[in-house]
Amino acid sequence: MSFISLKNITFAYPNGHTAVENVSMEIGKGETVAIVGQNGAGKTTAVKLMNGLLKPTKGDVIIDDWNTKEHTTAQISRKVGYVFQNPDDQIFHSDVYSEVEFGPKKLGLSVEQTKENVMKAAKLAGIEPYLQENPYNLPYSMRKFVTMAAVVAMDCDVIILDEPTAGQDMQGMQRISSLIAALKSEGKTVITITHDMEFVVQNFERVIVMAHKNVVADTNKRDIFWNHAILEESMLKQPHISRLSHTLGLPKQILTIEEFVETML
Ligand SMILES: Nc1ncnc2c1ncn2[C@@H]1O[C@H](COP(=O)(O)OP(=O)(O)OP(=O)(O)O)[C@@H](O)[C@H]1O
Repeated sequence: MSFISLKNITFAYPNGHTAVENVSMEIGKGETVAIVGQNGAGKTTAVKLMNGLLKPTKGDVIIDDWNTKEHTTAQISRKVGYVFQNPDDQIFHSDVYSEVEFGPKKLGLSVEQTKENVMKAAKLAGIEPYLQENPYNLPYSMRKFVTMAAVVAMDCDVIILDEPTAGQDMQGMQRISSLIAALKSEGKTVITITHDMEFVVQNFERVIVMAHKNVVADTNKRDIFWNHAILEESMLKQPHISRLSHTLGLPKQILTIEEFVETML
């Protein structure tokens, strides 16, 4: 059963620009989904429709059994949390603890529960040492973890990460993977928008490809990354190891280094 349902959604920004047109998608509880596609394909617009930051011009967005048109963004954010692409669009407190505490406090959680959520989220995001810091004293890559912790602390059913790996080094990438694994193990739905195909292969099963304001493919990662027609249409590249396997003419649809090594042995 789906938890998030976009039914024939069209959305036009106030300047009249239509960003998504007749888009439908269903995402179930506990799924991990990557949304990929070229710049301007409509990915961020689609996820902002999921947490009520935007309301559809046409069609309906149903979250659990709520139509987003009938609820405020604050109400919907109890169910769907969105981590902005740019942390500086999200952060507005002068210390990290207050930033992470804001969401659960706003939800009306008790003082004890709020503290518990903040500490758990801070640990998962690896920002415990910085709780008293001004977020703007931290590098961009760490500010992204502050914003992830702020959303995780709200304990929503769905967490949307918009370009989480941008600006991250290897250690940051590993931390994001661990965070996703932890959320997954708690039964949360995790949705990401990303341009990083290696990150998709490592952390997600289902891939939704967007192009020309719509969904052009929605299936498992192997079927996406070995469908050259879809990749070409959406101007996406195969993961590096798949590209190498393709160039070498290997018979298997390889996605990982482990699979590559196994095939070559
Ligand atoms: N506030 C806005 N007002 C007008 N047009 C906008 C606004 N925000 C986005 N758009 C336009 O809507 C289209 C879809 O944008 P969106 O951000 O959803 O795409 P995206 O696939 O997430 O791209 P990216 O990968 O660059 O984030 C683009 O053409 C974009 O320029």
